[in-house]
Amino acid sequence: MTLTLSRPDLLRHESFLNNEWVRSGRTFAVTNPATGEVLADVPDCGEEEARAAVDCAQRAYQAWRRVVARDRAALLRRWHQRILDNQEDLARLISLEQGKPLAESRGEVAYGASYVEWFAEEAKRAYGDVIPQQHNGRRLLTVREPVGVVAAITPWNFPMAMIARKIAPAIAAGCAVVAKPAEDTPLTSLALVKLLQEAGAPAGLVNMLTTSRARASVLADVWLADSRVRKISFTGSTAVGKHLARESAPTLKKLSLELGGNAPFIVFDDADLHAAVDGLMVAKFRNAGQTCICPNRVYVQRGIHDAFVAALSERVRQLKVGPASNAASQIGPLINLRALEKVQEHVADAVLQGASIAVGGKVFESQEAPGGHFYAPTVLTGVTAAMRMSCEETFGPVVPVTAFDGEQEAVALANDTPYGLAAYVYTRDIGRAWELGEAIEAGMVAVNDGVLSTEIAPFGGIKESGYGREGSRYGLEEYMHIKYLCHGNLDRPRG
Ligand SMILES: NC(=O)C1=CN([C@@H]2O[C@H](COP(=O)(O)OP(=O)(O)OC[C@H]3O[C@@H](n4cnc5c(N)ncnc54)[C@H](OP(=O)(O)O)[C@@H]3O)[C@@H](O)[C@H]2O)C=CC1
Ligand SMILES: O=C(O)CCCC(=O)O
Repeated sequence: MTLTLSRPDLLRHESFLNNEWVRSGRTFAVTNPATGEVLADVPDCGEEEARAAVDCAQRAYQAWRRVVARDRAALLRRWHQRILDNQEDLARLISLEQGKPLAESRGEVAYGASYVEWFAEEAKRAYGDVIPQQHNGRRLLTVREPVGVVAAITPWNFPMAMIARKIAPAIAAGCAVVAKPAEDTPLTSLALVKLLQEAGAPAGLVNMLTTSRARASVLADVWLADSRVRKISFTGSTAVGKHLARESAPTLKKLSLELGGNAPFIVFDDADLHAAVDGLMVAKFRNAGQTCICPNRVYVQRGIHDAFVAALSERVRQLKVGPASNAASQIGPLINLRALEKVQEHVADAVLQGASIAVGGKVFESQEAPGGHFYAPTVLTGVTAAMRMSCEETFGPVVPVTAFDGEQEAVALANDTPYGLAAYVYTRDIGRAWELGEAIEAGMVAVNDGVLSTEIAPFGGIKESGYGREGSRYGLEEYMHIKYLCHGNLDRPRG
C-alpha cells in the first residue's frame, strides 16, 4: 500500500503567516521514520517570522474578540467539516511523518476532529455570572473575555490531536494563535491550517511556523519575551515546560502545561485478569508506547502476577511490528534515533539491575522497512524502583512489571514519582476502587478501563506533569479570563 494523498495540495512546503504560504531561506527535511524517505522540505523559521506572526495575530485578535460566539462557532463547524471531508488524507499524512499504523492515524483524526466539534459547541456557552448584591443600587457581574494572543507549541506524538485541542478552544474563546509544531511532524499541522483557511479564517487568526529542533528556542524566545503573547499552551517534555514557565515569568503569561507522565497501572488479585490485560494492551501500545498517558509502571498483586504475565506475554508476542504502509502493522517505528536509543538504554539498565525479559527486549529489524527505528514489543519482570524506566518516561513499547503485596504498598509505589498525569487501577472491590481513585496523585485515574482520552473530559496533570486542562468545559476556560464588572449608584435619582 502506498500512502498517496487524493489532494496533493495538502502536503505543504511552506509555513503559514497571515493567511499566506511563506518560504524562508533556511529549510529542513521532514522524513518518514519507517523508511528515512524525505517527505518535504519546510521553512526553518526564526526571529523575523516569529515577530511577524505576533504582529499579525495581534491585529487579528483585535477584530476576532468582537466577533460574536455564534460566528466563532460557525468557523469551527466549517473547519470540522473540512477535516471530515479530508480525513483519509490527514490520516495518511500522520502515518507518513509520525509512523503510526494507518488505523491509529484514522483514530487520531476522528479524535482531533472531536475537539473542534466540541469547542464549536462550547464557544456559545462561555457564561458569566450575576452576583447577588449586598447593597441596593449596585449590580455585580462577571463576563468571560479572551486572553489575547496564544502561543501553541506541540509535540510529535499526536500531530493532529494536539494542534486541534489547542487551536479550537483558542478560536472559540476569541483569541488568535501563533503556533509551532514539532520538527518531526509539521506536515499535518500545515494541512490543518490549509483546511482552516478554506473554512474562511480571517488573516492572522492562526499562524503556523515550522522550525528545526535547533531553532525551536530561537522562535519560542521571541514569543516568550513579547508581552502581547498572553498565553502559552504547551505539550511536551517536563524540561521544556519548566523552561517556558521560567521564561514567561517576566511578562506573567497564562500557561497550560501538559508534560511528561509516569503512569502506574495497578492490577489487584481480585481483578478480571483478561479485562486488565485488554486494558493494558490498549493503553500501553497506542502509538508504540509514545503517549504521555501510556502505563510506564505496571504493578501486579502477587497472587495474580504469574498468570497476568503469562496472559500479557502471549498477547504481546502476537503484535505485528511494521511500517504504516502495511495494513496489518500494529506497532510502528519510534519517532527517531534518539527515541530508539532511549528505549534501548532503559531496557539495558533494567536487565543490568536484575530485571528479566519475558518477551522482546531488542531492536526489531523490519524486512519491509530496513531503515526504520523499530523496537520489539517487550515485557520485563522483576522491575524495581531504582531502575531508570521506573523514574523516567520510556516512551516506547516496553511493559515493566513489578509484583506487590498490599493496597497501601500499591498506593505508595504509584505515588513515588514527581509526575502525576494518568493512573489505571483494576479491581472488582468497589471500596478499594474509590479509595485508590482518591489516594493516587494524578490528574486522571481510570478504574477498570484502559482508555481515558475523550474531548468531553478534562485532560491534564498535577505535580511535575504540569497544570491546566484540555478538552471538556474546563478547556475553554484556559483561554479566557474573568472580568468583574461593578455598577454602582444605580439608585441615585437620574436626570
Ligand atoms: N507530554 C507529552 O505528550 C510528550 C512528552 N514527551 C516526553 O519528552 C521526551 C522528549 O521528547 P521531545 O520531542 O524532545 O520533547 P520536547 O519537549 O523537546 O518537544 C516538544 C515541543 O517543544 C518544542 N521545543 C523544544 N525545545 C524548546 C524550547 N527551548 N522552547 C520552546 N519549544 C521547544 C519542540 O520543538 P522541536 O520538535 O523542534 O524540538 C516540540 O515542538 C519524550 O521522550 C517524552 O518522554 C515528548 C513529547 C510529548
Ligand atoms: O500528551 C500526549 O501524549 C498526547 C495526549 C494523548 C491523548 O490525548 O490521549
